[in-house]
Amino acid sequence: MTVTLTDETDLDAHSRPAVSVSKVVKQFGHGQDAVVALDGVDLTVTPGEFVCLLGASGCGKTTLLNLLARLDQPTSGTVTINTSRPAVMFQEPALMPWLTARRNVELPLRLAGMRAAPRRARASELLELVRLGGQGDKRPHELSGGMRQRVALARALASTGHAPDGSTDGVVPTGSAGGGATSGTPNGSGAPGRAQSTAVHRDGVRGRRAGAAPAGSGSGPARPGHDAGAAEVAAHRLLLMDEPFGALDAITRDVLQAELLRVWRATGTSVLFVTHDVREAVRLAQRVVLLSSRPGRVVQEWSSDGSETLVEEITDRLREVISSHARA
Ligand SMILES: Nc1ncnc2c1ncn2[C@@H]1O[C@H](COP(=O)(O)OP(=O)(O)OP(=O)(O)O)[C@@H](O)[C@H]1O
Repeated sequence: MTVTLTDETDLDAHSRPAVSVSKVVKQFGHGQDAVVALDGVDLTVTPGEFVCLLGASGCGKTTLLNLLARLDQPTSGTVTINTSRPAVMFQEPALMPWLTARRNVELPLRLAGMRAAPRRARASELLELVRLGGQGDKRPHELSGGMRQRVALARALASTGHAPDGSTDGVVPTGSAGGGATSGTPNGSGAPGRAQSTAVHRDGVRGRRAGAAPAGSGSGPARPGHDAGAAEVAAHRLLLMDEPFGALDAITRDVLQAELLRVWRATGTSVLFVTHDVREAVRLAQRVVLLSSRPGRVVQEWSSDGSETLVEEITDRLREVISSHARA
């Protein structure tokens, strides 16, 4: 298995996708016990784009996110990230219980080697951004579930500060950040490679391609309205979210969805958000990508206009995908 830096570092980061997944296959195990979780997935996320990945349970959403986060490697195909090291947010906030909210947010900055004064200033800024400015000295057990997820969001944003060109968002580069490509076999040495599959069928995006729209323009539920300076840095950032609001009650979830959109608009970070919930996907995303039931591959994608009609259309398609899998 090889991990190589992208050879496109001389190109303008804005002209390249934040994420590019090409013909990715992921197989767990071998022989009779083999599970093919992903089979020929192609996906791109443009800088600053908000994409929701939707699919039935077990279709490989988390597997794909893990590949993007470099927690695992593809069996074959290529995963290219042209951003700083992606930040990952899960259903559980996974905060350090002995640290205050502020210290939790500071942690990735400390690990990146940032000095104390700018680290504290950055943590304060991020806590303000998630509306927890007055709660920085509290420990996780003193916060509600929704507040803990906000701390996790601030911490995730703190850990996306590296830019691939070596510039920083107040963070001292450690040399480990990075844009790069992870390739599966044939170059790799991991699980035996299945033949690379090109069996990706897309019915096509309805309307304009959401990711192609300039920030702050177009229709849809939300568009980033960040300033040019913020956009310059944020174009290098990537946030991977795996059902981050799945464990919250409906009201808190609703509030946090709005908060996430506000933070996304303010920072212009590229977001890939995994959910089971069609309504959540349509509300949040510029583009909704539907994966087939296992093995996962992209079956259809929609440019989101945030409408109830679209929720119904995607729900119908999801039902079709699930029932055709059940019949197979
Ligand atoms: N480490 C592993 N070893 C073996 N099989 C695995 C492993 N990780 C995932 N799988 C299998 O790969 C398939 C895809 O799993 P994954 O967790 O990516 O699905 P998912 O779409 O995120 O599911 P859910 O929506 O229920 O969280 C499942 O059949 C799962 O059992």
